[in-house]
Amino acid sequence: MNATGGEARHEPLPAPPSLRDLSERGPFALFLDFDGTLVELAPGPDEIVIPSWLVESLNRLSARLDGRLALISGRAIVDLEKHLGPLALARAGSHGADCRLADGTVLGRAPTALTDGALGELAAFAEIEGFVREDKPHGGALHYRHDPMLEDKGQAFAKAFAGRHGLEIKRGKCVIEFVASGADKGGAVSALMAEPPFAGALPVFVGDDVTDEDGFRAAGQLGGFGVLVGDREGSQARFGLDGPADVYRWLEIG
Ligand SMILES: O=P(O)(O)OC[C@H]1O[C@H](O[C@H]2O[C@H](CO)[C@@H](O)[C@H](O)[C@H]2O)[C@H](O)[C@@H](O)[C@@H]1O
Repeated sequence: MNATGGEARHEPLPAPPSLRDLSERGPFALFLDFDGTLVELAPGPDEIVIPSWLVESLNRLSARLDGRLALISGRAIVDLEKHLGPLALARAGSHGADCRLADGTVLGRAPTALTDGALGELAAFAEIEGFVREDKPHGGALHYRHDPMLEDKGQAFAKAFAGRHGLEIKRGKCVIEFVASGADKGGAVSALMAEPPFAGALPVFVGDDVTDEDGFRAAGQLGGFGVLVGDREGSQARFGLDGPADVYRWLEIG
């Protein structure tokens, strides 16, 4: 609330420079979040609708950038590939825990899975309390888009559960996730930017969710910037786009 009792408002972020303007300044690299950025949010993780042209367009855009395009998702890479088919793009899944170059070379340490004990506890809590559980090879998620009132209960559980199992909590849109501590999307940007063909380029991170703020920060620290999709007060992004359709227009795909 502001001083007059109304909702606090903030100025919308300006649109990012066009790809053409960016390329005139020198080589740039694109780091693209998936859900809410490249595809519209859907009621559940497997209900997303992928435009038929998306993968081919991303491949062409990557070629135009000499390979300097990466998908950076909270989803596991295997889940991205379930929806998109085998990927020939640089990619990071599981919130940065699993980072790979376009040819599949793994960067950093191999990601760890939740223990059977942790998975069992998560499954039992989800079933009893009515969360939709998403099992991931390197984590787990509790979804409550169908019942936003579950958020407080989920948060209380998450704190204790993450503490017991030494996990990190990742907050997202109607989701609470757990991954091994130390991974975030900023780390994935830094790891990729240390490697060819990304090294020396200006990094641009495009994303819609709280976990994308780590990507915005890393891009900024490396001389680039973030582009927020949608709206969030206090974002570290320098520019903004409205939603996936606006992202497609800006990327000149579709
Ligand atoms: O980093 P992202 O690529 O944006 O992935 C973040 C999470 O996205 C998925 O959940 C979100 O999208 C679902 C489908 O639209 C939606 O139902 C859910 O409410 C959103 O939180 C995915 O299921 C998670 O694993 C990702 O971490």
